[in-house]
Amino acid sequence: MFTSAGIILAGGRSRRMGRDKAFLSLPGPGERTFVEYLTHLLTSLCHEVVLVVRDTEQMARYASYATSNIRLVADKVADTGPLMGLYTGLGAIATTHALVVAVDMPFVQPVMASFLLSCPLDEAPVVPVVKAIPQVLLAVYPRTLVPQLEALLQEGRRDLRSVLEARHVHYIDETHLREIDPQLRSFVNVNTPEELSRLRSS
Ligand SMILES: Nc1nc2c(ncn2[C@@H]2O[C@H](COP(=O)(O)OP(=O)(O)OP(=O)(O)O)[C@@H](O)[C@H]2O)c(=O)[nH]1
Repeated sequence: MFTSAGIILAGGRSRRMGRDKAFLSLPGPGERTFVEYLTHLLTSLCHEVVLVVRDTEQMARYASYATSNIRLVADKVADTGPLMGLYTGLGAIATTHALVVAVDMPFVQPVMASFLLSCPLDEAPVVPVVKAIPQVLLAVYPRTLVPQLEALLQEGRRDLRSVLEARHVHYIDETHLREIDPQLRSFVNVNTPEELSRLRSS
């Protein structure tokens, strides 16, 4: 199980939310912030965890999360989007693959993370598909993607979906995902104060 790394992408500006989404929390037993929940989850399943922020200023705010098995790294170039976060994260790991999670996904289920990490590891990303949309922010990527990511970044691309364009990908279909997480809560992400209030009252 501990053959892969975990990468948490936390370098966004949270403009729609108005404050850093990593430090939001939802009611529940032992209420934890999103970043606390995800670091805890990934350290229980992964060989190492890399938390990718955008710059040294943000890094200072996350300093307390760095431990012996959680490393904080800053994007090679700040404000260049999630693609730069993936590039930086994959460049920092010692393992061949990483489960990548966005910091604004507070319901990633341990069974879903374990399932994705147990998929056969080769040169192809493992990408769940929900409502016909590839879930690139909760997926497994091989470290061998780094040169392709570099080329995409040089073209000015910022979006993770661009990775899927010229690459063999193992897509996991929704029926299969529902067997693991029937309501697909793992793929919920939170972007706005309205979405957060809805989740808080549900
Ligand atoms: N490391 C890194 N992560 C990023 C970057 N941009 C976005 N992310 C992360 O990627 C995930 C998805 O980001 P978005 O929701 O599209 O953007 P956001 O900046 O978080 O939010 P908005 O400003 O409201 O669009 C989140 O976990 C972000 O923290 C970046 O430049 N670097």
